[in-house]
Amino acid sequence: MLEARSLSLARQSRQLFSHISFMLRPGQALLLEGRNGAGKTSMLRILAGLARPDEGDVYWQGEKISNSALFRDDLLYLGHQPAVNLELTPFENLRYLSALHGDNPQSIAEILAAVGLAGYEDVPSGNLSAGQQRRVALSRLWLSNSKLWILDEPLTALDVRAVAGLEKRFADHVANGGMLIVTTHQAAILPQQATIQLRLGEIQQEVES
Ligand SMILES: Nc1ncnc2c1ncn2[C@@H]1O[C@H](COP(=O)(O)OP(=O)(O)OP(=O)(O)O)[C@@H](O)[C@H]1O
Repeated sequence: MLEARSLSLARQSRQLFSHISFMLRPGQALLLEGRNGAGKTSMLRILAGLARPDEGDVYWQGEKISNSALFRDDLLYLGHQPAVNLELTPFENLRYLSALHGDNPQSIAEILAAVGLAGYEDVPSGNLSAGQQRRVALSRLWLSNSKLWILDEPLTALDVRAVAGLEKRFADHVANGGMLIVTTHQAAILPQQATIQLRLGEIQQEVES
């Protein structure tokens, strides 16, 4: 279980969020919503242990994530920019990631086909379109057995077909007891019954100095 306890963060004299608490259990998804600049990426980075809040803490299986070796193994974080080595082909990118993630029942060719990159396996990733590069990055979701996925705007640049593939992947992950935290403006792709919503930025005040 992931638990956020009383998270607060100010940036550039603005209180982005104050005393946000929630629990995310196995088989649940969290949809993080809010307008541009509301603090969604900042919140995701805190939940992933990449940044510290001004107040509060995040716990994984009852332990602070900063102290939890388990958390690093259980987490898959995909940030705003697709983390793809542009000098490597999709096949080479996946071979590298596959070595990091360990055993996988699916072959690299199968995963590339699943994300719609059949026929592009050997093209340098720098020569792929933005949506194709995003597909390479998202193929980690097929490689990984991580329990918790934290994804920042994963649908950027994806076409309808790729979005449908991701929707199915999300549903399978959650149905298998995985957890998912995602920012997206397309809420409909999350499994509705299993999704809780958190909206940031409704009230933002100037921080008193
Ligand atoms: N490292 C930083 N230093 C200073 N200000 C920052 C930093 N990171 C974010 N901010 C500010 O915090 C606010 C929230 O940024 P954040 O990226 O979390 O918003 P967001 O909700 O993800 O926005 P978007 O929908 O546009 O991606 C913005 O005003 C941004 O300028």
